[in-house]
Amino acid sequence: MVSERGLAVRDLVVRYEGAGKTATTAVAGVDLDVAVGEILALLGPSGSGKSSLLRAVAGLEPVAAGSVSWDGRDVTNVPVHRRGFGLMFQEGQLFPHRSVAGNIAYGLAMSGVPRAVRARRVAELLELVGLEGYGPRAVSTLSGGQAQRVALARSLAPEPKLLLLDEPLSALDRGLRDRLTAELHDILRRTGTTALYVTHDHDEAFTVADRVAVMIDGHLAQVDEPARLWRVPADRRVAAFLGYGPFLPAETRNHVAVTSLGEVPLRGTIASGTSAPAQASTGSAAAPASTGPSGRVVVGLGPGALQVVTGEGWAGGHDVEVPAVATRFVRGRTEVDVLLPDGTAATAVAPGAVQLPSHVQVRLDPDAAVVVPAETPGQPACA
Ligand SMILES: Nc1ncnc2c1ncn2[C@@H]1O[C@H](COP(=O)(O)OP(=O)(O)OP(=O)(O)O)[C@@H](O)[C@H]1O
Repeated sequence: MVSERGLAVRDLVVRYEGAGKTATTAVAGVDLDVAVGEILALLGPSGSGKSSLLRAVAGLEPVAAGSVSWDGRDVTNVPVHRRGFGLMFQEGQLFPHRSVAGNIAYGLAMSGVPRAVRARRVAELLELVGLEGYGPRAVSTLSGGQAQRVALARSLAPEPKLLLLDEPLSALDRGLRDRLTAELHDILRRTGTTALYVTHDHDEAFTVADRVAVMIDGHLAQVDEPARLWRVPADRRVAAFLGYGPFLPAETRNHVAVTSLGEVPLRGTIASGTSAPAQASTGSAAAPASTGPSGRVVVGLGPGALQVVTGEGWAGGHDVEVPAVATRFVRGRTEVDVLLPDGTAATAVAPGAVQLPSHVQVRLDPDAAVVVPAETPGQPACA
């Protein structure tokens, strides 16, 4: 579906010419829409082309082919400062010789906003980012988290049509990052900001975004709402990137995939047997296959999909007894590395801290597993 309003990226290619004849295609023909008011996270492994795509949308990187439009107007050749887009990077790059207020007001002053209006807007933004009273402070006295809040306030000050954020929290430590991720989500939502948010952090993407676009090797592998992306990954690569694995061989039968450990329901496109795109609304990434060319599927085990059956709980059926190779206590539960009957290494979990024997019984929780085509489109089959 073509969006009438907001950002529309069409068949975009970004290429870097290397020394000699080598060239890297960082973005390999991407289509992407971000609706007005939507927050879209671009998530992918390091080097997958996320920053290159964002920089091309910003106008910071020349495009080799394709187009970038806003509200139906082609801005591909419009210079950065005329696009009306805001930018926020990993290191906020605040002006060191200006106060907090001076940093936030900078864009407003440049566009001739009167002093009194600027002062009101700065006060509003300081409150929005939780830094009331910080206006006169020198930026060199701020902590990393405070500096990023000021950078956010500065980029929101001119009310950009689109805010482009490139790993805005990745220089912060884990705890602070988690807190700021939730705050950022709230601030962007409250201000109705349209945003494209680059991150390699799954939790950040899932917390902040209305939709998540998974980028792999310069292509968008799937664009979907977070819950659907997690429940119905388009293919094995996406599932593996999200953290599913290992993958068990399976056969489909009556809306379920049958594995040696039990059955997992088919969901989404595999269930319907169609090859319609999995992404909702305006995304336009590659369509996931149904069951792939061979019709074969595999079952990806999510975190906690294999449960150790303790005490009297062993019910036979598909529960299997397997050797426990190693155990460790992690965040309130015991994780056990096991070897499944076909030799696949997997991790099972038991609640609490438990002493386990050398062999344990494990059970598959079908809700924590996904069924995906055995082959990723364009890639050879792997069992
Ligand atoms: N200025 C450049 N010159 C040459 N190659 C580049 C340049 N910038 C990026 N690349 C290459 O383009 C590819 C995509 O890089 P990009 O930075 O867009 O990926 P990314 O997904 O944002 O990675 P990360 O999460 O590590 O920042 C990589 O192979 C990278 O080495």
